[in-house]
Amino acid sequence: MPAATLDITGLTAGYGPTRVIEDLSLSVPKGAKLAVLGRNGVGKTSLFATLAGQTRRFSGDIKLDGKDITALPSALRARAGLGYVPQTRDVFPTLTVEENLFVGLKDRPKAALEEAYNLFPRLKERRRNLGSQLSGGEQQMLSTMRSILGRPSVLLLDEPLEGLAPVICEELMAAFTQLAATGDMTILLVEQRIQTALDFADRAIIMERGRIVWQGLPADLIGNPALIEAHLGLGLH
Ligand SMILES: Nc1ncnc2c1ncn2[C@@H]1O[C@H](COP(=O)(O)OP(=O)(O)OP(=O)(O)O)[C@@H](O)[C@H]1O
Repeated sequence: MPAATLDITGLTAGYGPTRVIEDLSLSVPKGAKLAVLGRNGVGKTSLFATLAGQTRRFSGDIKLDGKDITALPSALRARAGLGYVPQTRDVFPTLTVEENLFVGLKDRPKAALEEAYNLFPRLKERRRNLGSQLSGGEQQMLSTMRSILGRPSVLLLDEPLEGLAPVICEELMAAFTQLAATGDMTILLVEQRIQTALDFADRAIIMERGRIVWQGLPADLIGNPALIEAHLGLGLH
């Protein structure tokens, strides 16, 4: 599946009676790399979970390449091209690496696993290890790869670097950059390390209390420390 545009219009969503995404609209062009920034608790994860169909939606719609996916349950959104790699790292602990990847393969031939191994050779070395025996970084690679095997046209990466050693972070970011360079995916990245996110991205949004309060180019943000201080509360890091 080639990269798709993502269009969100007037999205309001939350949990039970609580609304945490408020009338949010956003257009992400085909093949873009979007950094989703914001302080803790502003709704970044909830936005991704809403796109993936895992929260309560009150109003608004979501389109992939113009096709309305709002009414689809999670599994069908994935089939329509939405790949979601949650912050929790979705790894089956009692399955081996290869068995975990089989789940992501769905009806694709087994040979497609080589794609996974090319991007993350470390996973090939560990293919007979159980999910529970992997390091945090390896679990992140596996979780990401499972999603990518489904060939999503839009990929949502929620804090993939959280808690990982710098050398593993670099390895992961290099893999994401390589993926983006294929032009086959539109990528949305939530990342607390602003500089890392902006080095990767070609556009950025800042969220506050469930809304987008700024959007623009990474260079505009890097060149504006007052803006970073006002919305993110920290300098570049
Ligand atoms: N499952 C849930 N049930 C109820 N409220 C939730 C749930 N998950 C998140 N929230 C609330 O929704 C709001 C947004 O949280 P969310 O995790 O989306 O923010 P975030 O920007 O991703 O934060 P962080 O950077 O800390 O991951 C918070 O007030 C949070 O307490």
